[in-house]
Amino acid sequence: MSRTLLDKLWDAHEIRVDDDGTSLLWVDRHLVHEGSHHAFAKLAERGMPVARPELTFAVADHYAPTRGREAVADPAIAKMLERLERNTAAHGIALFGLRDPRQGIVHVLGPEQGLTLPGLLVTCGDSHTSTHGAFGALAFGIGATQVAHVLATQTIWQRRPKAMRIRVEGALGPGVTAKDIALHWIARLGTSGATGHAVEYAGSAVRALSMEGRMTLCNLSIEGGARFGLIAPDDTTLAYVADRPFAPRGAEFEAARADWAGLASDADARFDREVEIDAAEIAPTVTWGTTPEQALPITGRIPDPGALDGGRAEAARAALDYMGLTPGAPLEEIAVDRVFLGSCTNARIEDLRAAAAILKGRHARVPGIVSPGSMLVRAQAEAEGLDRVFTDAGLEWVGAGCSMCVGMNGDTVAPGERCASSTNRNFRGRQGKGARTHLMSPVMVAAAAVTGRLTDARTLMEERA
Ligand SMILES: CC(C)[C@H](C(=O)O)[C@@H](O)C(=O)O
Ligand code: SF4
Repeated sequence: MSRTLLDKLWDAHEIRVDDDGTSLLWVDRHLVHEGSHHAFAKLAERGMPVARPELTFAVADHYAPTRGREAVADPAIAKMLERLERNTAAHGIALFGLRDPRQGIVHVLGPEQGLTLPGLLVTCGDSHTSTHGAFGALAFGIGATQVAHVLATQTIWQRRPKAMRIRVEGALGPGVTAKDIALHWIARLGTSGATGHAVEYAGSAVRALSMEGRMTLCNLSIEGGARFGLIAPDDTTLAYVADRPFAPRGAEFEAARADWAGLASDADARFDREVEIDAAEIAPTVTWGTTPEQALPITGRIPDPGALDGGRAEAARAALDYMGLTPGAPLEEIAVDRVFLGSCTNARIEDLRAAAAILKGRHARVPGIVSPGSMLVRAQAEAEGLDRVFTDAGLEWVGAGCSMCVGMNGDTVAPGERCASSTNRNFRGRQGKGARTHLMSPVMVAAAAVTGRLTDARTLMEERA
């Protein structure tokens, strides 16, 4: 029988199926961050060891200070970091800690280190674990109780999701990126548009994306309701994976490559749902509201809630009130107070290069910080001189971590301030109490920095050409 990529990955990891249809799955890689302390405490309560510490990898990211790392000033943050150190040391788990030159956001670091590989099952107590599906891995976020279960057993109970395919065909226009594909489909289908499904991304526009772009796309799957994003591995994937520190080498790599070749949906595989998108129709997209589905092409205007249907009208009214925006105003006229370039969505080397290309030789009208996704991305960017482009423009170049994406490390947007952000969530208060977030791609963040308002990056690109 023909199978989808999801079926193949699921079947390869299924140990048994319960009477209620839930599957027990083997976990190849378990990634943990500071939030894992609840799970470690559960283990301690019952005096249980970690079943497979060598398959567990820990990262300091959510609370990682982006400045002053030598001596962490905030005692609450220091405590979170120390807990992670203590728990991982007690169980013999490898830790990419604050002072490790490889430290970074878990969803940037995993792939970068070659911990994430095609065909593996990857879990992490974090909703954006869908990112790793870009490699053709079965990757999903789990809750605190499930983290304890994986630590104790290296397995996870999970219900098989339905299979959905989003095909993006054709070529993306200049200045249009993977982030725009994601915001576009979420705006079209809604934040629960893919609930209960694993989304496999396919089509020529997806094949043409770099691994960085594919990770951005899979990262945002969860914002459209899907806990799983998937892309079949191909030559782009192999080229990225080869020679990564934890990736197989030599004969083992060749054997793996042969296995990975089968990781694609069969030509006649049936999906529960199929969506087609024409790449040429996607514009640089920005959010205007407080959920990722409240997004529009930058050339648009703030919608009139009166013109929307019932539930959406009310949500739009509330969002515009919080965001301090008026219906009918052109998006390009919205002034921002600051910019943030960072997060597991868009802080990889390619993202920084794209933003730097806009900022080179220009000045930012508003303050902002650039936080690379990992310290290795940071080092690479510095080797390429990108840090100078950012600092010459007037932006602050800081260390790696979740930073202003969620503000847990103290990097926040002030109440009422408006931020152009390369992150994935624009919820109320996400970047700080009363903070107003507009989600967009790195090039669009750079363009907003240059003009001090939401800006179509394509106009700045044309000026250059
Ligand atoms: C804090 C963490 C568990 C959370 C998540 O699950 O995604 C965070 O990373 C986020 O992006 O909101
Ligand atoms: S960068 Fe943001 S979205 Fe990503 S894991 Fe950290 S807090 Fe979550």
